[in-house]
Amino acid sequence: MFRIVMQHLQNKVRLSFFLAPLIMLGEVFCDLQQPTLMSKIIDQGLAKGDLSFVFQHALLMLMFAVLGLIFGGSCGALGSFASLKMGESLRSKMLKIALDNRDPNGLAPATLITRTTNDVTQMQNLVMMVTRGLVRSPMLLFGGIVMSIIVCPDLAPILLVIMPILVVFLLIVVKRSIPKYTKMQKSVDQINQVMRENLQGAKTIKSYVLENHQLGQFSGQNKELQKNSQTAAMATVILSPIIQLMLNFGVIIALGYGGSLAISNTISDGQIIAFVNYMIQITTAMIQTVNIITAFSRAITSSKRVQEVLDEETSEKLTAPAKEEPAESDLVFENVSFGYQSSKPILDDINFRVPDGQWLGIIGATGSGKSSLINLLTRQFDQYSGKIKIGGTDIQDLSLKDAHQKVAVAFQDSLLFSGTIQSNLKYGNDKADVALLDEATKTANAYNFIQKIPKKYLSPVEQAGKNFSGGQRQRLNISRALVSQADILVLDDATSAVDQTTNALIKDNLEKLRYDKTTLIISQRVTNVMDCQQIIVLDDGHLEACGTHEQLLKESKFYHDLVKTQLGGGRS
Ligand SMILES: Nc1ncnc2c1ncn2[C@@H]1O[C@H](COP(=O)(O)OP(=O)(O)OP(=O)(O)O)[C@@H](O)[C@H]1O
Repeated sequence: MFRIVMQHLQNKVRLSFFLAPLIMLGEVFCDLQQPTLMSKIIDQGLAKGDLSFVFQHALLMLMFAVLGLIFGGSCGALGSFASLKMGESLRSKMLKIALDNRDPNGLAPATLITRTTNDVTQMQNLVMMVTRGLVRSPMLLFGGIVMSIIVCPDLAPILLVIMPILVVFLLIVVKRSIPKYTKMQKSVDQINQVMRENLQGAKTIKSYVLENHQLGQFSGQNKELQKNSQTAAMATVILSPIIQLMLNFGVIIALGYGGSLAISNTISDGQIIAFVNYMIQITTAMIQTVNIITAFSRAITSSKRVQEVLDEETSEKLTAPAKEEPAESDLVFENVSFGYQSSKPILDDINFRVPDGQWLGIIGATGSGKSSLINLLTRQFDQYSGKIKIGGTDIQDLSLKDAHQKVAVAFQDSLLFSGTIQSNLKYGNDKADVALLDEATKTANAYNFIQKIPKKYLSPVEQAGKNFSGGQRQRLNISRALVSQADILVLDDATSAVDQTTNALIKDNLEKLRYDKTTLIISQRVTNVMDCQQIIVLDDGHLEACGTHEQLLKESKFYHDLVKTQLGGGRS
């Protein structure tokens, strides 16, 4: 945990983190002066009727109070600065890892959200508490004990009995509380997961009139969270009252025993009052220590969960020697095999070559592995065997940036982001000018509907593009892929939601624009792939056949049947 915190406290922030506790020493020093000054006022001022002594020492008390306030305020400001900056840096790092993470068995989005929000907040709370309390509480505790022994050694044995009992008690409670906080954080994950699914699937839930069912399920998860939170809180809630009770016993004994010593003139009234005051300071410091220990328990749990996200960074092939982006765009799959789970192969020994500038059609039954093929080409996942080469270079030897710049993909369900049409279109090429936007949107048959919207390219796009129809979203996606001007274009079922006529128009436009550029078309429609120079047929992860439309009609039963079903006796 300490390592994660330190890695995310840089320069000025790290200075603030270490400076704050030092400043806090000043506040502790000021606080510890108060009971001694009070004792002096009683024993040497009031008892002897020396008003000027009383006045001078009251002024000293005031001065230490003001100084304590200044030290405390400065420490608080530096602590919250360090805590906020640490949180910001850690969240950015985790988001980057989550975006880069292409491990198929990686953490689910719901738990990533809880870890970047809730768990980082726990660690921030700890940083805040450490800067203020980690020095203050032990120092006040230690200082209080030392001062009370100095001021009134006769009553010191009371503390020597109480303190060891309390420390053992504290350790037992903290040890028991850590697994309970882990369980609580897991419940928060589950709530996030259910919430996310419900929000994403709101339309489906409504259409099946399942609102009450979903609410019931959500309420069940909430009850689980409530139960786990209560168990975790109960594990530590016992600490404060026990500490209060033990130290109140101490005060009673101090007053009773101290009173009898005062009668026999062994100790003075001022000494008893100072001792009792130090005991109150010790109580406060103990309770603060308990709060810090509770925050520690929670932060230890959270830091382990944060570390699991940070560990995912190692799954990225960072050490690969980056080669120059190849000029050529011929594409080769050599003995490629892949499975999302190692036990279940999805692609099995795939081999094909697309010469530079040619078009490849990919066709196959649903679930046959077409999109998985593209996931590998776009380096969503690197854990495959065999080689994928572009222009003779293994794509794993390219930097991720170069690999992504070389290949643009329009998926069936690519997301639009909230912003404007223009900001979405320029997502992969922020230097694109209006002429390029026009060319791309005309090719994807999106130009006309964009021009009909009052603000045209500057029209707003709501979250996930929900203010556009499915077909419009797909046309904007294709436009976005074209605007990026990547050498290789992949359309993965990218026109599945547009009507036949529009689909044919887009196909014609693309053929004109990219007739000599490497283009991969995945589609369930034979008409979309039949003119490609080469078509591959996937069957349950195997490359069943490869060739031109005419060759496949003879060689692939699947293709032959598909053509028959979709085109009847048409083009053969
Ligand atoms: N992220 C994933 N994790 C685990 N399994 C996955 C994942 N994505 C796809 N699969 C599985 O891989 C197999 C191939 O899926 P893929 O999406 O590549 O098929 P597809 O041919 O593109 O299908 P469709 O035409 O329906 O889009 C399916 O069995 C699917 O369940």
